[in-house]
Amino acid sequence: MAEDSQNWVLMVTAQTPTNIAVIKYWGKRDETLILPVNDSISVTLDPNHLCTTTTVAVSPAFNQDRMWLNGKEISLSGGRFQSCLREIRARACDVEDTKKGVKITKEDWSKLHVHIASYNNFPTAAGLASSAAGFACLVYALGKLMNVKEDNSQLSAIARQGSGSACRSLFGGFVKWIMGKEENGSDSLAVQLADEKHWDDLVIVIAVVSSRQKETSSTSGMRETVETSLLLQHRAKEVVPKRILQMEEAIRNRDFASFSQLTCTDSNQFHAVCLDTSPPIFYMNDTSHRIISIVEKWNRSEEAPQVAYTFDAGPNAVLIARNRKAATILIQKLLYYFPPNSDDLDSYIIGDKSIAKDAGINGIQDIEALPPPSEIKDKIPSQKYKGDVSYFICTRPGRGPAVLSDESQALLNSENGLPK
Ligand SMILES: Nc1ncnc2c1ncn2[C@@H]1O[C@H](COP(=O)(O)OP(=O)(O)OP(=O)(O)O)[C@@H](O)[C@H]1O
Ligand SMILES: C[C@@](O)(CCOP(=O)(O)OP(=O)(O)O)CC(=O)O
Repeated sequence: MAEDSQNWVLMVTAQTPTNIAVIKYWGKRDETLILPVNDSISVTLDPNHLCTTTTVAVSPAFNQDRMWLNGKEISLSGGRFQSCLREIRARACDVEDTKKGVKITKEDWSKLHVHIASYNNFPTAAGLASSAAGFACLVYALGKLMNVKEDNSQLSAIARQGSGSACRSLFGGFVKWIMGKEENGSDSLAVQLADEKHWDDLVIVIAVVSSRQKETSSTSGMRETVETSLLLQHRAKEVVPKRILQMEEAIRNRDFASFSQLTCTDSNQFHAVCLDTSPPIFYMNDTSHRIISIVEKWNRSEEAPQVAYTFDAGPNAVLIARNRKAATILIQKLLYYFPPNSDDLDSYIIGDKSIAKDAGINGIQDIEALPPPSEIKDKIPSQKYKGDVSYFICTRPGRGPAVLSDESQALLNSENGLPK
């Protein structure tokens, strides 16, 4: 370590995407190491719209590890944070910054403390996988700071110990979390199936149905399912292994019909498994069910499916459209049924707003003028559900983690390592 001064601060800032599972992870065989009962597959979401930014800093002036999440200091004493910090420190290597005259040896890292500041550009703990982007970013940023030589798959096995789904956020595009067989979890890690350019027709629309914190966390929900659901055992042993192979093939061949069928069926089975838990867990609500029914009716009225739906541990719908044209029709249908509560369209459709523009939606009057979806024409007049969706996020499959080299994006002050 540089002997002459205690004043230096070394920092790294990284940005990491969130991901949505199309074959779900639900159930652990080891709670501490976070080892799942089945493989899962996800699509990484574009970090331009949903991401975590994390700055990590080290300085001899720091006297304890500290973390700030969305501007508020949080405790790092929890087992999951401690596992990630321990595992990443164990892999730290020599670091030299000649400009600052700083040399940190491998051994120094066990004595040095870190400061971490993280910001999610979307609601935390609301079923939008903040823990996935968050733990992936923490591990990735610390790995860069500590000059860890492990590849992203090996880093994913550390992020997994923060939150299972986090391991899949170490890659862009389409990602598989291999459950592994080893008791120590060393082979339970994520691999990239295809990058985001492989299938760039897909457009993703998230209907944020409620951004309130949920009643049953994923962690406790899946524990109760493992303890009580026989359906989960059938799912993990008989259903998912075959589905994983089919999903890999669908992704490889960009076969939307198969991708969509597998995605919807797997989401529905995950929620069936929640219902099979004792006491039953309800993550979807009436609005979620309405969205499923809108998509199912539309898909059935077309020759081929246009949109896939999937729901995590909450009521928000993640809708994957086969292409931009399908996405513009989808947004028209959604806005027809779920018009905004206020005139503020700008905050009702966020992310890639160009999809709404392509759908001819430039103002509230355009929503009011939308005709009823053709598949319900001549049937009972359809009801509208104003205000039941909080907002929509339009996005697409996106890239994996990246280091942000522009210091203005750092969340910690480079002089004292405290939040800006
Ligand atoms: N940026 C972050 N950095 C580190 N940890 C984070 C970050 N964001 C969230 N977390 C951790 O994840 C927890 C929230 O996870 P939780 O599973 O409850 O919600 P979620 O991930 O938003 O929803 P879900 O996993 O059901 O999609 C937070 O309490 C915090 O411990
Ligand atoms: C429904 C899911 O989103 C469950 C995610 O669970 P978490 O990864 O949040 O759970 P822990 O490992 O206990 O932190 C499905 C999925 O992402 O595969």
